[in-house]
Amino acid sequence: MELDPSAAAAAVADKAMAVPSLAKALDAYKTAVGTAASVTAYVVLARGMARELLPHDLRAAAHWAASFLRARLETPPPERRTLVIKRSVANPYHYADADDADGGGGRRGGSSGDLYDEVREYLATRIDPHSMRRLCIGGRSKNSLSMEHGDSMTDVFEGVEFTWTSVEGRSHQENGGGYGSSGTEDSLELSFDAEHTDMALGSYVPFITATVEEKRRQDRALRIFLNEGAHWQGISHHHPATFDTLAMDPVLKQSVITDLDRFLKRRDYYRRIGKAWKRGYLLYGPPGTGKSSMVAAIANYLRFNLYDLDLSEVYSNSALQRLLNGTPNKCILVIEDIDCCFSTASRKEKDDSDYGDYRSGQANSERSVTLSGLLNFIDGLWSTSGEERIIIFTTNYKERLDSALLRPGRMDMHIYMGYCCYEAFKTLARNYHLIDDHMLFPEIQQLLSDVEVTPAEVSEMLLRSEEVDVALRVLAEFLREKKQATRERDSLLPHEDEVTGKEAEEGDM
Ligand SMILES: Nc1ncnc2c1ncn2[C@@H]1O[C@H](COP(=O)(O)OP(=O)(O)OP(=O)(O)O)[C@@H](O)[C@H]1O
Repeated sequence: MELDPSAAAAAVADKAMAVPSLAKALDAYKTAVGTAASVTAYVVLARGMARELLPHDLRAAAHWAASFLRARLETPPPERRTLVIKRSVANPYHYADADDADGGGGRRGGSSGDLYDEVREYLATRIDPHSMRRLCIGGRSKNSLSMEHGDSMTDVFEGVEFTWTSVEGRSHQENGGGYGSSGTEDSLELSFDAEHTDMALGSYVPFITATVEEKRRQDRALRIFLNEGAHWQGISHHHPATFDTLAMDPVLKQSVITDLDRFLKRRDYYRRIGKAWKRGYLLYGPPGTGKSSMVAAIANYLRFNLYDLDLSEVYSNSALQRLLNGTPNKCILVIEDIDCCFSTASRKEKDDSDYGDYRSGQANSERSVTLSGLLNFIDGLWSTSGEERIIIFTTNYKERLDSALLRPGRMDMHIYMGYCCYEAFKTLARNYHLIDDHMLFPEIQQLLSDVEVTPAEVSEMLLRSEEVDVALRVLAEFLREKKQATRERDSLLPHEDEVTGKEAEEGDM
């Protein structure tokens, strides 16, 4: 092996340089250790001298001055406030029932239950199970989570931290410790920086109650109340109609939804302009076009109970007044077939008659409930004594309605529920057969533009078979026959020119 002389020389030179740099580092280390030792020695010496030389009072003053300076320089922890929300001892195991909240017949709206229950319910939706050491499960709703006594959790509202602590109260026995009800004064404590006191009381706590009220409303089973004499009788309301299942012109449907949304948000607006917070809808159109389905869809959308007023059961204005006073806030008052309500004839008789001398505003001589009485109650007493109410009138014959009812401003929105258009048919096809397209759709679209058929009729055809091909064929055949029948009927009618000619002849005579 041959050695490279230049490489060997470089290695020797490197070694020679490395030795002095190691020595230098050792020197620097020694110096540093020496300095540190000297500083420590000086500090010890100085403290010893100070203790020896300075009098005790002077040392105490120096110590106080140092602490004062430190306290001044450090920012103090913010002042805290605590709000204690106690469980009501009178009914310690009461959890507000969903049906309590303005659901009962005749009770005014508003939330029930105490604040403790509402906060617990709210916190159950905010609790992060992963961040809690221990958790409770159960209570009003089987799956609801809550804190163990002694535990805390933090909720952030508008960027501010609010800390909740569950505190176990002392045991409490009523009726002298006998068999009376017992409970504990458990509480939930809300702590926050004192500067946020106004926000806690003015915004955060009201936000919690509003959130819980809204959730209870959404969870609540709806009820429909029917009048018996001057009282309401409620039963469960399970009508499946929603705006999704409602077959109608999509633009009109959206405008109804938008109107409802706007109405719900306008509490302050109605207060400012001094108008009652109520909204009136008139639904009109031929039978089977979905007026009742629309009422149910509105109730399901708003989660408002329905009060279906049958005026044929109301025999006096005072009974009417009692019934209207018995409706709570957040409800829908429905009067179906309003055109029939103030007629002496029954609906059947009226439909069969030529309607000659019918006066919809005319009071039945045997009954004292009048249209004007009803409108006065709704406009006056009913609207000023409650909030967030909807009134819906339905009719198959808008043209027969009293002008007092059609006057601008009386009913806020007139909604025409018409014959089945193609868009409405597509909604029904989706509802019943989960389809958005089919080879028969173009023909059905054409037929629907030629004939007048109600959504109820189309629904019936679509339900004839569970097989989509069969159902659509049945519908197409039904529409073809209807078109043919319409054509034949039209051909039997006298032509417009013939009518005009005949009138002219009669005029000449
Ligand atoms: N627009 C629609 N959307 C969805 N289904 C409808 C519609 N119209 C009618 N139907 C179906 O037909 C049935 C009867 O309709 P609904 O009672 O809502 O009509 P209506 O206009 O109130 O009739 P009436 O004037 O005779 O009371 C409903 O249960 C529903 O199955």
